[in-house]
Amino acid sequence: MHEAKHIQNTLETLISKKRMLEIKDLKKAFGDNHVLNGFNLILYEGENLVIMGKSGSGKSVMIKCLVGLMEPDSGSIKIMDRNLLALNQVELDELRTEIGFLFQGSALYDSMTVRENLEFPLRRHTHKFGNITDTTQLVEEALESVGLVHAIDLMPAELSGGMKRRIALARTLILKPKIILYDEPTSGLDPITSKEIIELMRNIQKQYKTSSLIITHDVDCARVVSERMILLVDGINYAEGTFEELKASKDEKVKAFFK
Ligand SMILES: Nc1ncnc2c1ncn2[C@@H]1O[C@H](COP(=O)(O)OP(=O)(O)OP(=O)(O)O)[C@@H](O)[C@H]1O
Repeated sequence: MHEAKHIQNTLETLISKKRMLEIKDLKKAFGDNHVLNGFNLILYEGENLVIMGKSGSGKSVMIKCLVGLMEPDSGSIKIMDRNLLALNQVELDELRTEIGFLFQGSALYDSMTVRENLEFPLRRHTHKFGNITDTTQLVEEALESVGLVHAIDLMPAELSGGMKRRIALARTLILKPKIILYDEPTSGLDPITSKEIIELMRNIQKQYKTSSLIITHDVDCARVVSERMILLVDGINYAEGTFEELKASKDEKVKAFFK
């Protein structure tokens, strides 16, 4: 057992909260490459949980298992008390509307305006929203939360990198997800734009009462957005705790993240 693991005082405040997502003993290997060796994670309601791991540590593999794009060798994944690996395609599609994704590649459709990009998920998920004839209010509300109502009629080519990421986030928010998965939300952005995105993530957590899993290399992002962090090392949840708790660790593998 590593010293930073199972930090008591953090857990005590979280233990009574609802579990939005739970990964137990997840294993995945590619031939001899044992990427996940029994990874565990609990995301509690309302929290921002940051996962840090160095390049190649298996963060993307974990996310792919989580969204049903990859099948783990063993282990279980529960999302809002539903066993992900036992769901059929229809059930999986329904569950996906409860989960928002902001991935590095979550590109906008270049041939559509911002408004059309935001309308797109509403039309795809009619089982959640029905056939909405007037989407304007929902589109404006989502754009408002990312501070970009004025961009409603622009084309993606007219947006900066930071604006595109905000619009991609608005497109996720329009479905009112309970859980948001962020994969490297600040990658490729300059420091000022990164800061704006980080602030926005905090605001969204408050406004939409979402629970978020955030994968990042960005120590600043982790410090500002996380209630709790998990360090993924050697395929396991090597260390868990608040940013300050982990930063104070004497464990060499933990210290390496904060250099
Ligand atoms: N489909 C696949 N087939 C074979 N090996 C794979 C496959 N997907 C991932 N891997 C291997 O799994 C390991 C973990 O990869 P993964 O992409 O999850 O890392 P990561 O932590 O997301 O890295 P980064 O921060 O660089 O994105 C790597 O060794 C990678 O080569």
